Amino acid sequence: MPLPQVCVCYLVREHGGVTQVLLGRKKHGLGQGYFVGLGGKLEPGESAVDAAVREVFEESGVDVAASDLEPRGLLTYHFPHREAWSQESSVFVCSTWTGEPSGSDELDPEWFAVADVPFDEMWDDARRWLPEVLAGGRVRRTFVFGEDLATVVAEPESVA
Ligand SMILES: CNc1ncnc2c1ncn2[C@@H]1O[C@H](COP(=O)(O)OP(=O)(O)OP(=O)(O)O)[C@@H](O)[C@H]1O
Repeated sequence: MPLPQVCVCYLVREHGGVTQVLLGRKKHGLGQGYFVGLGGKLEPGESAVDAAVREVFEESGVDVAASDLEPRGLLTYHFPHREAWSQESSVFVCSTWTGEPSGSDELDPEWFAVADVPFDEMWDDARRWLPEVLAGGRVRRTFVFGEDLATVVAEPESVA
């Protein structure tokens, strides 16, 4: 069975000589309370790019063009103790948009300097790959979460 597909998009800007990324504390659902990028589930038949455009708008009110989304890779999350949480996330970065980010039912977005990303209040995997993505890189990683549903316990090369 293919894993459910989700997407995440990090809006980045230069502000006062500092590179910043837009994050928000998730108000409900999977990962409630964690700081996350904008994103969510792909709808049936929807591409990851189209889902990212839609989710960015739904969650922050900002308009991004599909052509301005930079594909930065794919992350696979396995939860052997809660299979329903296993999913695969397409990662995008975007530095061009229209409008000012504002709050939504999903999260209230805040800008963080890339040097001050609150990894202690994010999913455990984020510290392992997000710095690379924010530095301009691409990622293809797989993370296995433990019984506590919060801690990365393995990072295999690939999981069938
Ligand atoms: C396990 N380690 C993880 N580390 C970092 N980020 C994680 C994550 N697991 C899920 N994510 C992100 O969470 C969003 C999907 O969440 P999910 O609840 O499935 O969808 P969400 O309810 O937000 O969207 P809809 O309400 O369907 O639009 C999506 O951006 C995805 O990249």
